[in-house]
Amino acid sequence: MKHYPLFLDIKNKKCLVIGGGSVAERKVKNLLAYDAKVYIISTKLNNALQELVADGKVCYRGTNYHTAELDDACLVFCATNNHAVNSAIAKDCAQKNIPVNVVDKPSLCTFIVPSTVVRGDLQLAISTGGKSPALAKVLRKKLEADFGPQFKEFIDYIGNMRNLVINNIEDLEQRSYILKNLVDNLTIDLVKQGDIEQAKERVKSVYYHSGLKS
Ligand SMILES: C[C@@]1(CC(=O)O)c2cc3[nH]c(cc4nc(cc5[nH]c(cc(n2)[C@H]1CCC(=O)O)[C@@](C)(CC(=O)O)[C@@H]5CCC(=O)O)C(CC(=O)O)=C4CCC(=O)O)c(CCC(=O)O)c3CC(=O)O
Ligand SMILES: NC(=O)C1=CN([C@@H]2O[C@H](COP(=O)(O)OP(=O)(O)OC[C@H]3O[C@@H](n4cnc5c(N)ncnc54)[C@H](O)[C@@H]3O)[C@@H](O)[C@H]2O)C=CC1
Repeated sequence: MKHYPLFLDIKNKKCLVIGGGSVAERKVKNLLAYDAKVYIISTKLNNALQELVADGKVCYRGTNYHTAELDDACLVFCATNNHAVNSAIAKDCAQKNIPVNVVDKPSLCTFIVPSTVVRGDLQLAISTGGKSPALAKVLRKKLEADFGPQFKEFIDYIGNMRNLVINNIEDLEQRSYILKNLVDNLTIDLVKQGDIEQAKERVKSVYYHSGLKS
């Protein structure tokens, strides 16, 4: 285990992808989902990437990589099918301290991309440390089935409820008690079953009744 897990804000940040095949496409689409400014360099672009360029969603920087392309990059993805090219760019990134992902050589990655389940602000990220991306994908599908789309609404509700508690309960001990008890397994099970209203009622009751110690 060598990679530290974190969630990064890449909105409007330059992210450079070298390569234009299906792996580059997956990385690009994921970056766009988080509002990054995506730049691509590749000898060829597949159809999906050509469309993204034509629609102005990503900036195509041509076929040739130069170190100057790394300027201001927040993340770099070496996603060509040419190992020598990927490794050379990774070396440049290492020298400039720019986080780099090398799709064909986990040992050269300073960051790796997890498999994710996204339910609004609730995100579950799975990594196998590169040992089995296929397993990460299988687990992602299992978790997607377990944590349905309704969790988006629920996480927003819990977030609002937490703010309510923070804004209205001055006693720090009481506040902490309520916050720690806002959700339990039974509530999560209700959300999983799609019974959001009942789940919300349980959360509310922690705030209005059981949490309020005298
Ligand atoms: C190290 C890492 C670096 C990185 O890319 O970030 C890496 C490396 C490599 N992947 C390879 C293969 C495959 N990768 C996938 C899929 C995904 N790969 C992703 C991440 C990662 N892949 C990082 C580690 C993540 C971790 O485990 O912690 C996911 C999670 C995220 C994403 O890419 O967006 C995404 C699933 C998203 C989803 O659907 O949920 C599939 C499955 C499929 O395509 O159906 C296969 C084929 C099956 C297999 O090999 O297991 C190969 C061999 C290439 C070759 O054979 O030449 C290498 C290189 C090597 O291992 O040497
Ligand atoms: N990390 C991951 O999740 C996975 C990684 N892989 C690895 O990723 C590599 C790429 O896979 P695909 O996208 O399917 O390959 P692909 O063959 O579809 O695309 C390769 C792309 O690299 C570009 N390219 C080649 N040489 C270049 C250069 N010198 N400069 C700029 N661009 C160049 C090509 O024009 C092409 O667009 C594979 O070789 C494989 O080892 C494969 C599956 C999953």
